[in-house]
Amino acid sequence: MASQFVQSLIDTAQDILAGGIATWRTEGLLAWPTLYLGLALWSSYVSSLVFYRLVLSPLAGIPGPKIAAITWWYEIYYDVWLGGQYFRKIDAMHKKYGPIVRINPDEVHFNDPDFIEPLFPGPGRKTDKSVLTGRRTGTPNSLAGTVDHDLHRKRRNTINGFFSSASIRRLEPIMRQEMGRLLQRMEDAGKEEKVLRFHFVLKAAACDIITQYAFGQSFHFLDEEDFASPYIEATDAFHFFNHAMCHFPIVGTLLALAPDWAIKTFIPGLTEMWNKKTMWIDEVEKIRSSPNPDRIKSTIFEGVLSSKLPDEAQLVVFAGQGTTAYTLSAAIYQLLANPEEFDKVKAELVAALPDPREIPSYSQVEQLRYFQAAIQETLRLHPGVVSRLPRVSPTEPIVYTNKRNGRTYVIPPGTATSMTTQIAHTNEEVFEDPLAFRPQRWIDNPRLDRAFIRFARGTRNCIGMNFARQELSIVLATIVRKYDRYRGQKGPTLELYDTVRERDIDVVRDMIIPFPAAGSDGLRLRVRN
Ligand code: HEM
Repeated sequence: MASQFVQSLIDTAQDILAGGIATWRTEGLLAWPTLYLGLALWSSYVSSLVFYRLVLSPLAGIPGPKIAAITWWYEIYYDVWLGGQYFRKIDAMHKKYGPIVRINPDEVHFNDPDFIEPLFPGPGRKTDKSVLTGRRTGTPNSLAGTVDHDLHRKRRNTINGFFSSASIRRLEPIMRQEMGRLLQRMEDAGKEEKVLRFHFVLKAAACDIITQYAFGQSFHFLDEEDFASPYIEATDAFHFFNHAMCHFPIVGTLLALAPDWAIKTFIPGLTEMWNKKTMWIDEVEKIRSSPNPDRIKSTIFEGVLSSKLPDEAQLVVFAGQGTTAYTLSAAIYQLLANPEEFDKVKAELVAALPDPREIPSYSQVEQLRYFQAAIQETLRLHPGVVSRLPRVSPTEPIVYTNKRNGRTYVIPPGTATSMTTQIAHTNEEVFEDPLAFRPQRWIDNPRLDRAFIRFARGTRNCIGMNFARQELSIVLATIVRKYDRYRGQKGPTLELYDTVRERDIDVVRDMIIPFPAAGSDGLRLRVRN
């Protein structure tokens, strides 16, 4: 019976083949048999791939939705089509499947504070970056995009000194100058009790600070009437390409190769950013070819190769502007929305800085306990980088034991493993009432730090960490020292204007840096003198 069935299958296949060959002979290759053959080959390829990914792959036993294990299109749907929504889906996966989940065919994501160290190791173990990071940021030739561990170490060493504590001392006079300008602009707005879109104000300040520090020349955005909002909107628009560049490399290649006129004609939203990009690369080339060795020593690009310059320059400007400005917006919002917290921070600043117009040095505010706890709590809830942080162990397997059920998983070398700050920082097992803004939790329990990855960890952590801490502290202290929260009284005050946390402050979209809801105006403040 069975052999008859097999024989009839073979006969049918032979008939189809004979019919196909006859058709090809009479009608040529552009005929129905070619289409059928193509479909047959394609479906056997797809079914073998599905079988491999679900059954044979070394990641097959890792919990997670089958659809995510089968195809990248699941992630693409959430990140490219819905616009930066996969981080929420990953959070939901952890709630359903536990601390280890397979989030796409080739990547495993963790939500376990005890597994941070093994995932982000120090120099004792090699750590490659996933190729996707460089593609996603649009800067594959930058430090952050460098895949290979050894190459990364070499490149990082060339600019390490520039971000060292000693070098960061150069930041203070820059901060003083820029804060003077910021206070002046706020005072001007206060004369007419204007509402400022503070998102732009803080980004303008952050851009001026980082460009002065890195290029030796500020953009002077704080001097512009509209706080250079067209440029800032253009950099925001660039972030909308992040996920598409990651999944469809052709998008990044086209953006990188397109002549300026094409960008300006077809994607006018990017024009302002492209103008500045050309300008800063020209400037840095001028500095590098300067006969005065001190000029180059005062810029970040002393050790950077010309060919890598555009990417490195873009990375530093982007990393230095979007991250700190976002965290600062969130800090000001949280303090104004939580009057008791504002009053505690203010009292501490008043005691430490007698003159309300004083622009503090870092050493004056570095040790203020409650003030620093408020910054820490803001970095927890609003960390500045929301995109997941993939790492690849090139030679050693990653071994993970799930404490809940005792199961051990061996992830082979070469696999991307990742964590996401936003998810780690709102883990209910570590942070009680995780969405509440409570600086006191850091004072009550400094051990919470073990679950904190706001600047990542290990060899690939944030090189601008000291810079960011200093900038966050000085800007926030300067503003809160001078301005009080508005309660109907006279004197310099700030009042939230139509700002809703869920819409305007919380991360709603992951564009590497956090983005609020579409159409949001971000933090808006009414300023009074
Ligand atoms: C609130 C402020 C900031 C936060 C939360 C933050 C966070 C991070 C994180 C999580 C990474 C690792 C990214 C990855 O794994 O792909 C990173 C890398 C990096 N950050 Fe920051 N950052 C901040 C401010 C800054 C500033 C102000 C600068 C420059 C002045 C900077 C420069 C960089 C650079 C160059 C890298 C790449 C380092 C490498 O790959 O070796 N960051 N940052």
